[in-house]
Amino acid sequence: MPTPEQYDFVALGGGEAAKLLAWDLSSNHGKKCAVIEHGPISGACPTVACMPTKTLLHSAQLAHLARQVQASTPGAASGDFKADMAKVFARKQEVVDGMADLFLGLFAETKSELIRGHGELVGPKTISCNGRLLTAETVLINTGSKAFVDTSIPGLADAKPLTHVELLNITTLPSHLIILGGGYVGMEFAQAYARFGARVTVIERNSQVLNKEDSDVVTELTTILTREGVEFLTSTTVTNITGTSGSEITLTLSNSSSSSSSAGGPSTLRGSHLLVSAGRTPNTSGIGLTEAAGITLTATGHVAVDAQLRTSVPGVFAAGDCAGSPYFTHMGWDDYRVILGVLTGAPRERGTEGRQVPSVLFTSRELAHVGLREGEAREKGVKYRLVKAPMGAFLRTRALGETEGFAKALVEAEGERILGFTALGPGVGELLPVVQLVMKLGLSYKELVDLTIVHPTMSEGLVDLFRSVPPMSK
Ligand SMILES: Cc1cc2nc3c(=O)[nH]c(=O)nc-3n(C[C@H](O)[C@H](O)[C@H](O)COP(=O)(O)OP(=O)(O)OC[C@H]3O[C@@H](n4cnc5c(N)ncnc54)[C@H](O)[C@@H]3O)c2cc1C
Ligand SMILES: NC(=O)c1ccc[n+]([C@@H]2O[C@H](COP(=O)([O-])OP(=O)(O)OC[C@H]3O[C@@H](n4cnc5c(N)ncnc54)[C@H](O)[C@@H]3O)[C@@H](O)[C@H]2O)c1
Repeated sequence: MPTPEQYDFVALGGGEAAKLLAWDLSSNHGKKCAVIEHGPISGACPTVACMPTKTLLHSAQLAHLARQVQASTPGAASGDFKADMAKVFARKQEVVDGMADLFLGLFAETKSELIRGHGELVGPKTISCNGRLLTAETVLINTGSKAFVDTSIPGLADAKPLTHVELLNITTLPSHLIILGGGYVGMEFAQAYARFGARVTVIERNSQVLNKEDSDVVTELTTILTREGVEFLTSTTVTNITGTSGSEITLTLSNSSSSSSSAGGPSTLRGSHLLVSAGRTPNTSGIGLTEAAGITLTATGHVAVDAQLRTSVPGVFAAGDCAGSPYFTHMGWDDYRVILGVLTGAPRERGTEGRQVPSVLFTSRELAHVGLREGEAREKGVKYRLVKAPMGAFLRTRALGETEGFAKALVEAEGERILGFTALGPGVGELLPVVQLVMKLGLSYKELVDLTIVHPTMSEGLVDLFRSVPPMSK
């Protein structure tokens, strides 16, 4: 049995909060820190999630624009346009490798240790890795999540479906990509691969994809994607699968929609590749969490945490997907700040309760959201004033030739605070921070109306949108 090595901070899993805490605690607080990571770089976001998918979507956007130029400007381009998937893959890899260099540099610069290997808890605050034992005053569990593959679907496991990890590594174009699950992962890959020239079918068990979003938003977005060739089969479940992803695969489908001509009856769908994007499972089993460390898990398999991300064991925190924080990198980033606040009082001590959860689906058009959705407000009986404007009212979109989509906001019925904001349009993710700031400070929407914003930028559309908030009913 090796002698335990004593650290101030050790993270099991190199997710977002893990590396930020290690870098910050070592360089600004003189702590001895280590991060244990069994993947290629520290964290999913730079390797197999946010950064490579956004790189892929950008390449797909270029392919789309090249095709548009060919179609609309005879003579501006010639020949049959085809995406070169080997080059698309190479560019994605270049970005991933660049992120690795950046992170390795930060570990070196901050003198925090990145331990490459699989870690497991062997005691409440002791981790075993590569034949070493590490103990620390503060331990962080930041192991992330993995794609959920529902093995109760007959034939799914044998079909060797792709997850986002494998799909990001194939260098040829699938002839027909079938996507199981119309959530964030499914929608972004659907548009990217359709734009590269693949036939794409999305199967979603709910009556609409992106089930949490308002139906007007989903209708507009799916109309755009359908026009680009993506086929959506909603209210549809898979009852059997034969064949193997990568060669030929046949799915037996059942449709439960009363409006569909195939309602109730089975149908089959044949494709070349199958992507599973049907939700995620936290990486919390087989690493000694409950057995060796006595850490409590929730019914969903996440590490149980309080509002300051403390687990049931004193001195052990959990952050990110594995702790049930909303599955976004920026929420992992905020988890880092919450834990840093507890450990050092800087920037200030606070919890996760009531924090904003902004999101952007990076399809083109982007779908940006923060706060309350209209459907949610109705369900909860929250009274609101609604303002909605087409993207064409954001004059910049006219110059871009991208006027589809709209923005809408919910404002208090009997007050002036903004309750929620949603936009579907080009680059609308960049509109969120200014709206977030007004919401966070509890300011009146009229503060936005009062701004002078550069013309013609997307942001100036916010002034017009909020100018049109209907008056309070007397
Ligand atoms: C395809 C895709 C695209 C996405 N795009 C976006 C986006 O654009 N924007 C956004 O905000 N979010 C996006 N997300 C979500 C985002 O990637 C996750 O919410 C985020 O990465 C979670 O961070 P985390 O800190 O919880 O852990 P992770 O980043 O998942 O890191 C956990 C790390 O722990 C390691 N690990 C696990 N177990 C062990 C062990 N026992 N020993 C050693 N190491 C271990 C893993 O290898 C991993 O590197 C995307 C997700 C996917 C799947
Ligand atoms: N741009 C971003 O920020 C971004 C991008 C990708 C992923 N993410 C994060 O990762 C999370 C996980 O993404 P995801 O798309 O895997 O999950 P998800 O939970 O967003 O969507 C999964 C979808 O699959 C459907 N589904 C599940 N089982 C099914 C079945 N058997 N048949 C048909 N449909 C089925 C669900 O109804 C749901 O619509 C997201 O919720 C998001 O938080 C963020």
